[in-house]
Amino acid sequence: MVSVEGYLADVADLLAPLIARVRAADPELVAIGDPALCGRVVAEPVRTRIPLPPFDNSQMDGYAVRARDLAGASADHHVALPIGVTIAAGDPPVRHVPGTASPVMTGAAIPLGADAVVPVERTLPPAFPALSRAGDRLVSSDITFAAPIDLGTFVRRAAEDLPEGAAIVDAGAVLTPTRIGALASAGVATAPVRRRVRVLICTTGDELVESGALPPGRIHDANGPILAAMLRAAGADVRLLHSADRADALRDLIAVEAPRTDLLVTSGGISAGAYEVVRDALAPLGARFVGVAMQPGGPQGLGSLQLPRADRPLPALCFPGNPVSTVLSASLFLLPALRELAGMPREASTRVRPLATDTHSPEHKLQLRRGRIEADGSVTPLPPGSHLLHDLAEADVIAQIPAGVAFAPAGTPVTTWRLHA
Ligand SMILES: Nc1nc2c(c(=O)[nH]1)N[C@H]1C(S)=C(S)[C@@H](COP(=O)(O)OP(=O)(O)OC[C@H]3O[C@@H](n4cnc5c(N)ncnc54)[C@H](O)[C@@H]3O)O[C@H]1N2
Ligand code: MOO
Repeated sequence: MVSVEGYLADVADLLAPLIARVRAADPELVAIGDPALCGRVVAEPVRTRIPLPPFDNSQMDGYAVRARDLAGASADHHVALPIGVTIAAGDPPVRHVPGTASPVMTGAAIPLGADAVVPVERTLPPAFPALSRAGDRLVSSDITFAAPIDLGTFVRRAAEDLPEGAAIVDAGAVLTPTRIGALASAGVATAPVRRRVRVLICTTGDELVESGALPPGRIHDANGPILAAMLRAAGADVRLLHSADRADALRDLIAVEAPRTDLLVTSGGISAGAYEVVRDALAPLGARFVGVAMQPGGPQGLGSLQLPRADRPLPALCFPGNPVSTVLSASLFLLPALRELAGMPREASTRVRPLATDTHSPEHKLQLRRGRIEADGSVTPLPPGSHLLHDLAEADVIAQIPAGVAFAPAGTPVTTWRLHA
């Protein structure tokens, strides 16, 4: 039996060339409007070709003025200015006539020559009169001001968010909705993102049925959908296939899929049964199968598969078939690397909590025990069976009881982590 630490090191060696290859791959260009862009990792800096904002514009609905034209205004000494040209958002910039007040709407270009905006509610009357659009001059009415204004008030300056040529996003940044918004505001049509790891998940087991009615002795495939969802959430590009329990069928399937696969993940078929399809198919290609000192998830397999006619070996991780074992194997051995490649924190955050009840554990193995968090913060272990998937789905945390512990009394502090964080 190998230790969890030893096996983690073997997995790291297996995945290192894959990680380097994915990092060095040419970026993919994904359209800004593509729903699959959110969460992708930027491959190279994207610079803005325009300043942001692109031009000086008004922060308020009001009147653009020259501040010096209102220098003498006060509550006792009102200053009236003729209404000048009107500019709405989207109108091209116009020239401000000195000594006038140009009606401007929020987002409209500041008329050239004006240097401050007085919000409409601070003028007399505090609402716009009937105005004509875009460049038409209304000479007939005045607007009155009862206070001076500082230069630049309510003017949103060109480039104050980002100057032309600056990076909107840097290499390695994860594309969040707001970063996608920043790219869009700079007029960027496509983002260069890191290629995702292409994972082929291959379930095995002639007992499996996808959904619907169950013939006697058969069960529904749970591991395929679980693994696909877990790996996609960790940023992988996942394909899910099922192989019949025949070594030649599995090998043929892998050979066909290998050219567009970075990593093979299998579930089931690796322990001590008479029909261990994954073991039988992959051992001759270079995979090795071991017992890892953990429970669940003891049976494990890994290897760089040498496939006939392939130009490079295909790394493979083989997880045990029991659903809870598969989930915890993926959590421990695969998700950290995928998450790191996808710009996410490698590990789930952990917290030490006291056990709520006395707990037995296999003495020489790390036990990963589903648990429910109690109101006082302690954790009640749930039954350990590795087929109890619903229990796993409803558990709050996984509690780690380390190798070397056969019995942990209530109150023993244990490290816990959330599966669904
Ligand atoms: N004599 C021994 N028997 C077993 C040992 C052992 O050491 N000696 N280890 C047990 C442990 S621990 C585990 S875990 C399993 C691992 O076995 P396999 O990886 O070979 O998995 P299978 O036998 O194919 O399946 C195990 C179990 O899981 C169900 N299963 C498989 N795939 C799916 C799926 N996609 N969705 C839902 N359920 C699935 C399958 O029907 C079996 O019930 O071996 C123990 N036996
Ligand atoms: O390792 Mo098995 O994973 O105990 O059920």
